[in-house]
Amino acid sequence: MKIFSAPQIYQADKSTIEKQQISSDILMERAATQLFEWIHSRLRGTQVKIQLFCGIGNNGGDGMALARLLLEHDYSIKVYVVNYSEKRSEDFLLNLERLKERKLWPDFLTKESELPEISPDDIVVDAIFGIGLNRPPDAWVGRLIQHINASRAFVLAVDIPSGLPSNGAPWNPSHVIQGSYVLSFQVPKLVFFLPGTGVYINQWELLDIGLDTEVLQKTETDFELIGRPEVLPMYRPRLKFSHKGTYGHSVIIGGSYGKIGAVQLASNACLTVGSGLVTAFVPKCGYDALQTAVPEVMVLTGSRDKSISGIEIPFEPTAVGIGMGIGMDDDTVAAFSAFLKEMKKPMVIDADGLNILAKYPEMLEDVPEFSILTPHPKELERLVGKWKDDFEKLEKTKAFSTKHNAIVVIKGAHTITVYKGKGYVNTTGNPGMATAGSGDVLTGTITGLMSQGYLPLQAAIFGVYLHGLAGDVCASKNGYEAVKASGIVEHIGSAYMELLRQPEAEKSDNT
Ligand SMILES: NC(=O)C1=CN([C@@H]2O[C@H](COP(=O)(O)OP(=O)(O)OC[C@H]3O[C@@H](n4cnc5c(N)ncnc54)[C@H](O)[C@@H]3O)[C@@H](O)[C@H]2O)[C@@H](O)CC1
Ligand SMILES: [K+]
Repeated sequence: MKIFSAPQIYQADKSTIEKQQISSDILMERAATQLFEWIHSRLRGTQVKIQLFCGIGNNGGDGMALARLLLEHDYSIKVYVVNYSEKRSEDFLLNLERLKERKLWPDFLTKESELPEISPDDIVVDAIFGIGLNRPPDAWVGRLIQHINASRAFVLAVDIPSGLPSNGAPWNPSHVIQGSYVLSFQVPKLVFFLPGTGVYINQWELLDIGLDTEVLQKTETDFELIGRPEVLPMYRPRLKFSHKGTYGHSVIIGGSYGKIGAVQLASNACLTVGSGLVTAFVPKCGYDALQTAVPEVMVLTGSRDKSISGIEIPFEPTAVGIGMGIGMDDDTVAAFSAFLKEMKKPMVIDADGLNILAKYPEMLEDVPEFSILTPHPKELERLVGKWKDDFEKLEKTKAFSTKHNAIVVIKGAHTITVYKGKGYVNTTGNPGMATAGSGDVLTGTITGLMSQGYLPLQAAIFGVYLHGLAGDVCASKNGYEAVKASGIVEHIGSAYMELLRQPEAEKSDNT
């Protein structure tokens, strides 16, 4: 699903109005009707007090129109206009009039007004600012937002939580509606998925306001949300007349004394995701452990006991994953550098492999094109430099990806795979996966997909999704705390099955 920027949303609104030959208030009425139906289907007339805080733009207009629909269905409502500017939008004014025609006069809140009483049992509708917010809210509006947050009432935010800009970090973190349930129109907003801004949101849901489908399809966006519908077409089915050679021979290179487990996790994941053959290359100290832990994996060792000082693979690997637990000894760095020069195929580089690249940036020249780098935030910072917020981080990563023609997987709650100017935002995964070794599993997963013929960008996007789904299945059985990296590997098979499962509705249609 595409993630539109605010200007793209305004453009889609405009084109829809032209193509469907409707007036803009019809679009607002659709938005309000969707909001109303969402609320009405849950409350079914329950007399809970609903307090609506409406700004003076179109977000406020949505709130006004919603208030009218709630009033017509006899809900107990209280409407406030948060009068932060005299520049009221036409559709706001229209809906204010419609409300007055029904004998409801909202309270106008200004700098001088007392803060209204809000009980924890009330429902608050936040329609103060939408995607039009482009400067810090006035201090008194900020205080009102803080007051709403402190009320502990259930807050429904219209389109986007007020105080949160759609294209950057908030100016004042306490002047943002927090923990709300966001009902967003038509398309998700990027801020919902970034660590610095996603924290303001409890849950979000999309409401379809009938924007023109052709415009939605044709608009090229910088970000895409990756869910099951996006991932399913990438799946490469296993062929009946195939053999292990069909699915490639992966090589996982890494490990040092005390960190052999990283290679074990990566090679096990690589095998489990479907690589035909897997060979691990480790220092000698890892030999017995690996042969015992994963009998299906073949093991090659270097000449040293505790670290890698030279990498020799006596065959042409189909795919390579390198870096987990490898350390940064001078000899290891030299071996890594020589291997980069030798390899011409894209590979997956993780952990200390990334730290070596950050320390010796000249080595980036030798990284094969289309290689996949899988940094966590600290590793990314070492590669691209510090950033002031998530948006700058993404810009820097895009520039890095373009310069080196590499795919960068920024790991996090919503892992984002960046290739050149585009970011793919993952939707699977859970906080249980913030645990030792889960990155090693991801590296093995992506390597194993590449060995089966997935192109690098697809392998990264599909692998991140599948890895997150395996973590979700694991958490559903064990709870978040007990998710371990080895548990994620164990659930890769269930994740495939979950991905390929025919939805119930389709099944019953066909029978
Ligand atoms: N046709 C459309 O564009 C539709 C828009 N809809 C709603 O319209 C919203 C966008 O509406 P608007 O563009 O009117 O903008 P908002 O309602 O988000 O903001 C109101 C206006 O206040 C001004 N402003 C921005 N920051 C301010 C600040 N800190 N202090 C004071 N004034 C400030 C801006 O000029 C902005 O246009 C969406 O989020 C959505 O809720 C929906 O009705 C669906 C259709
Ligand atoms: K809002």
